Amino acid sequence: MKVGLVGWRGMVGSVLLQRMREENDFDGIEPLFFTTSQQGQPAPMDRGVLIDALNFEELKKQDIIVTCQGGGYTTKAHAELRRQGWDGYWIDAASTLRMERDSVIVLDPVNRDVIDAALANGQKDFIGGNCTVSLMLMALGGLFRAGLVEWVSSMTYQAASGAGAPNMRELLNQMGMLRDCVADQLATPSSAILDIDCQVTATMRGDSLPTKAFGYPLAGNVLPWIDSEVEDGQSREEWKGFVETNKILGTTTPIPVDGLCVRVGSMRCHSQALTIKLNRDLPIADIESLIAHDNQWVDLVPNTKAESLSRLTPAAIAGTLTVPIGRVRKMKQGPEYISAFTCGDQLLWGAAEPLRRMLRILMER
Ligand SMILES: NC(=O)C1=CN([C@@H]2O[C@H](COP(=O)(O)OP(=O)(O)OC[C@H]3O[C@@H](n4cnc5c(N)ncnc54)[C@H](OP(=O)(O)O)[C@@H]3O)[C@@H](O)[C@H]2O)C=CC1
Ligand SMILES: N[C@@H](CC(=O)OP(=O)(O)O)C(=O)O
Repeated sequence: MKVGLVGWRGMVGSVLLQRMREENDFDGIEPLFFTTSQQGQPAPMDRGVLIDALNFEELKKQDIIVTCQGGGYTTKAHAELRRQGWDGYWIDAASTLRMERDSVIVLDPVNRDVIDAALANGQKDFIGGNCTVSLMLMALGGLFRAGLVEWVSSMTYQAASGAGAPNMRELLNQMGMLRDCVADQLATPSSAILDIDCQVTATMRGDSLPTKAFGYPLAGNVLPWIDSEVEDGQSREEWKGFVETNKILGTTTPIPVDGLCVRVGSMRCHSQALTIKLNRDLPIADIESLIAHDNQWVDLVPNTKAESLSRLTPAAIAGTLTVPIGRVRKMKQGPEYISAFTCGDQLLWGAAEPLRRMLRILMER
C-alpha cells in the first residue's frame, strides 16, 4: 500500500511517526514523505527525498494520504485531489473536513461500528476528532455505549500543546521569567510573600513577558477562551464538544454536550471536570464498572485523595496512552447526577493515535 505522509515533522506528525515506529506500522506500507517547505531534502528512514506536498501527480499515486499539516493544507490539497479524480483514502488531523457529510470522525475504540459502516459505504475521508472530545469519549465511552447519558457538561483545563509548539515554549519562558523576577526574594526565607506576589503580578501585567503566541500570560494565569467566537457566546472549541461528540457516536437524537473550555499552564495533557446527567439512577459500582471495562486504555481511579493526586494528573500520564478517570461520585443535585474528572495526552489519543489506528484498519482490510 502506498502511503503519502504530509506534516510528519510537526508536533502531531512527530508523535504519529514515533507511534508508527513503535507499532511497526511501516512494515506493511510503502511510505512517501511530503513537505511544504523542504522539497529535495532527505526524507526520514532513507526513503529518498522529500516531495512537494502540492505535487498532485505524486499525491495521486498514493492509496492513502495521511496529513498532520493543518487546515490550510487540507483546504488546498483535498478538494483539488478529489476534483482530479483521486479516490484514495484521506486521513487527516485538521478540523477542516470533520463536519462534512461524507467524512467520518475516527476514534475506533469508541466508534468502530461507525467507521466500518462508512468503509462498507465507500466513504474515503477519515478525520481525527478534536482532542478534548476524543479524550472525553475515551474516558466516558462505557456510559455512552450503555445509552445512559442524558447530557454532559464538560469544564476543560487544556494544555499549551493544543495551541502549538511555539505556545509550549512560550509557556516555559513565561514560567522562567516569573520565577526570575523574584529570585532574590525567594532566596531570602524572611522576605514577605505579599511583596513577591505583587512583583509577580506586576510582571504578568507588564510588557516584559513573551506573549507572541498566546497574546496573554498563561504562566500563573488561566485563559477562559479557546479558538474563535462562534454563536450564542460559545467558543469554537466549546461548539465542537456538541457537534463532534454526536457525529463520532452517530447519534440519531443528539446528546447535549456543553461547557467552558479553558487554557491552563500544563504542557500536553488536557483535563476535564465533568458533570454527567444519567437517564436513570444506577448504583455507583455499576457506573464505575461500565466506565472501567469499556476499553483497555481507560483507568478508573478510586475516588480517594491519594489515588486522585498520584494517578489523575497531567504529570502522571503525559506521554502515555492511559486515560485515567476518577472523582466519580453522585452529586448533591440528585442520584442521576455524576461528577468525574479525566485527563489524557492530547498529542496521543487527542491527535496522532486515532490516525495511525485508522491507517491500520485500512491496512488490515
Ligand atoms: N497541536 C494539536 O494539539 C493538534 C493539532 N491538530 C491538527 O494538526 C495540525 C498540525 O498541528 P501541529 O503538529 O501542532 O503543527 P506544527 O506547527 O508543529 O507543524 C505543522 C507543519 O509546520 C512545518 N514546520 C515549519 N517549521 C517547523 C519546525 N521548526 N519544526 C517542525 N515543523 C515545522 C512543517 O511542515 P513542512 O515540513 O511542510 O515545512 C510541519 O508539518 C494542526 O494544524 C491541526 O489541524 C489536531 C489535533 C491536535
Ligand atoms: N483546539 C485544540 C487543539 C486542536 O488542534 O483542536 P482541533 O484539532 O479541533 O483544531 C486546543 O487548542 O487545545
